Amino acid sequence: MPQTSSVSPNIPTINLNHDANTDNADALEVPTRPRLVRTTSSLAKSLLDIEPLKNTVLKSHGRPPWYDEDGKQLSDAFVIGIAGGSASGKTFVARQILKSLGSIPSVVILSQDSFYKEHSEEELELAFANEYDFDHPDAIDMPMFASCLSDLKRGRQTNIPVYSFQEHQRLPEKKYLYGASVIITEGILALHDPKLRSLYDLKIFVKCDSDLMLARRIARDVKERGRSVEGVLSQYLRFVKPSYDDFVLPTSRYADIIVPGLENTVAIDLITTHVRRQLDERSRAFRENIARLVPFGRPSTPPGDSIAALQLRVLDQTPQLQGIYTILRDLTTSKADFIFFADRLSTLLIEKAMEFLPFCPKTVETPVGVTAVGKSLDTTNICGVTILRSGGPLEQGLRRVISDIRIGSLLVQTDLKTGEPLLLQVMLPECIRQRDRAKDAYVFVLDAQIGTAATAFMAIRVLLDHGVQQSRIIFVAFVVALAGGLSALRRAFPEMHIVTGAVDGVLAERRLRIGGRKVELAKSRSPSLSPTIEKKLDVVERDMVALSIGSAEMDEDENVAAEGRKIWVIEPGLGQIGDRYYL
Ligand SMILES: Nc1ncnc2c1ncn2[C@@H]1O[C@H](COP(=O)(O)OP(=O)(O)O)[C@@H](O)[C@H]1O
Ligand SMILES: Nc1ccn([C@@H]2O[C@H](COP(=O)(O)O)[C@@H](O)[C@H]2O)c(=O)n1
Repeated sequence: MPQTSSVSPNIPTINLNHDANTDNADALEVPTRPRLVRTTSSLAKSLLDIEPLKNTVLKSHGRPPWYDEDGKQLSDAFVIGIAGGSASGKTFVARQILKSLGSIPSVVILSQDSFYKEHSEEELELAFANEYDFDHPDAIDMPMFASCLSDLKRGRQTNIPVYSFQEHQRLPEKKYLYGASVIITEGILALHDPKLRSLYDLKIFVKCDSDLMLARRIARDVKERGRSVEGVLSQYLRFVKPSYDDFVLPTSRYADIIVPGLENTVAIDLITTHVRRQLDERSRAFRENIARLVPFGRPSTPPGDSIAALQLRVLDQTPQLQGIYTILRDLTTSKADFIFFADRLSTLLIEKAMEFLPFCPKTVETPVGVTAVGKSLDTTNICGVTILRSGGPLEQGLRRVISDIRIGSLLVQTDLKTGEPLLLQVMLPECIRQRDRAKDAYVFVLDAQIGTAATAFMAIRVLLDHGVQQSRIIFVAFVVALAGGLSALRRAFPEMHIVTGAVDGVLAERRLRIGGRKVELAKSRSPSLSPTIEKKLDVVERDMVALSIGSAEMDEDENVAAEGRKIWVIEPGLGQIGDRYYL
C-alpha cells in the first residue's frame, strides 16, 4: 500500500485533516439469542448505539464461510495495527473504522493493554506510587501478544489476558476470542515489535499534538483509571513523554498511513474503502462450489457402494428401526408421537456413536464378592455441540446416555441473498474453548440431517479452528442424503465419524419465493400435492420466513421475490425435523 502521509522527512506527507467528527463509533456483540424478526436497518442502528467493548468479537451480519471445499481456511483475517501516543485517539480511530465498515461480518478491537506483564509485589508498589514505567516496550508481553494475534489471524480461537488499570495487574481470568474476520489492534507500541508488524495487513499511526494528548490523558485517567492529577502529571513527565519520543513516535516510520488525532474523517474513509475492497476480494461462493464439485440431485452409484465409500456408520436396519423411521417420515404422525419416537431414535443413534469413545479397562468387585473385568469412560473431555435448532432433538438422547454432558451450540443459518451459510452464534463448552483441552476433547456434533452439508462444513471447521482433532468429532444425524454434499464433506474431513440411521437417495431442488414477508415453496417436483401436504408445507414456509428474516437480516430484494431462492430438500426425508419436534 502506498504511503499517503507520514511524519518522516523521507516520506511525502498528505494532510488528511478534514471535517471534525466527534461521533462515537459503536457496535454491539451479537445478541446472545437470535431475534427472529428484525430488519437490517434497525439492527445496524442498535449496533451503533451501544458502547462497544474492546477485546470482544462484534458481529452484525454473521460470518460467511472462511474455508474452501477442501475444508481448508481460505484466507486469514484482515489485521489492522494502530499505534500512537497515549490518548492520541487510537481507540477512537478503531471505532470509527468499525462504524464506517458498516455491515462487515465480524470484527474485534484487540487492545495492547491486555498484554501488560504480570507484576511482582515490588513492581506493584512502584506502580501505585506512579513510579513504574508502563511505557517501555519491556512492560508488554510482546511474544504473547504476537502469539494471540497470530492465532486470531489464522482463524483459531485465543484466550487473552484481562488487565486492570485500577489494580495495575493482570486478572486471573482470560477472555475467549474467536471468529473475527477483521482484527483491529491498538496500542502505544503496536508497531514496535517486528513479529507483530509482520502480522498486520495495514499499519496506522495516529499522530496528535502532545498538549492535546496530555489534556485528554489527565481527563481520562482521573475519570476512568482512578488516578490523581498530580500522579498523572508525574508519570507523564517521568515515563510517558520520554518513551513516546524514544519508542512510540519512531515507529510511525512503519505506518502505511498517518492519521491525525483530531478531525480525521477523510483518513477513516480512505482506510475503510481499502479494507472493504480487500474483504470483497476474499469472499467466495462456498455452497455453489460444493454443488459444482458433487452435483446434487440423485445418487449416481448404488446406495451400498456409497455408504461404504463414505464410511458412514449406519444403524442396523432392523424391523424395529424401520418402524421408528416409518412413524417419523409419516406426515400424519402427531407431534406427541413424533417427539416420542425422535427421542427413542436419538438414544439409539447416540449409543451407536459411543462406539468411537475411548473406554478403558476397569475391574470391579461384584455384590457376590467376585471381581469382574469391564470398561469405563472418563467423560471429562466429552461434550456435545448442537446445530440450532434442528439438532436439538438429538440432545435428549445424548443426555440420556451421558447424563452430565456439557452441550454447546452453533447457530448457522442460510443467507437467503447469497444462499451461503452464515455463522451467527458460537457457544461452545469449556473443554473446547480452552486450547489445551480442545485437543483431547471428543465432540458429538448434533444436526438433524446432512443435505448440502454446508452447515456441517461450517460446524466442523469451527471445531478444527479450536484445535479439536478431526478423528474425535462424531457427527450424528437422523438422516443423510446420498446425493448431497456428503461426499464433499467426507473428502474434506476424512477422519471424522458420521453416525446416522437413514441414508436417503435424493436431494431435490425447490424454490423459495420471498414477497414481502411471504415465502412460497414452489412445488416443482410434485405439481399435484394432497391438501394435507399443502397444509404441512404452509407450516414449513411460515417458519422459514421467521428464520430467514431473523437470521440473515436480509434486505428484501425485488428480484428474489420474483424468481425465488433455490433450496434443497432431502427425499423421502423426514421434513423439517426441528419444526416437527418443537413447533
Ligand atoms: N478525532 C477525535 N475527535 C474528538 N475526540 C477524540 C478524537 N480522538 C480521540 N478523541 C477523544 O480523546 C480521548 C482519548 O482517545 P482514545 O481513543 O481513548 O485514545 P487512545 O486509545 O489513543 O489512548 C477520548 O475521550 C476520545 O473520545
Ligand atoms: N497499569 C498501567 C498500565 C498502563 N498505563 C498507561 O497506559 C498508557 C497506554 O494506554 P492508552 O490507552 O493510553 O494507549 C501508557 O501510556 C501507560 O503509561 C498506566 O497508567 N497504568
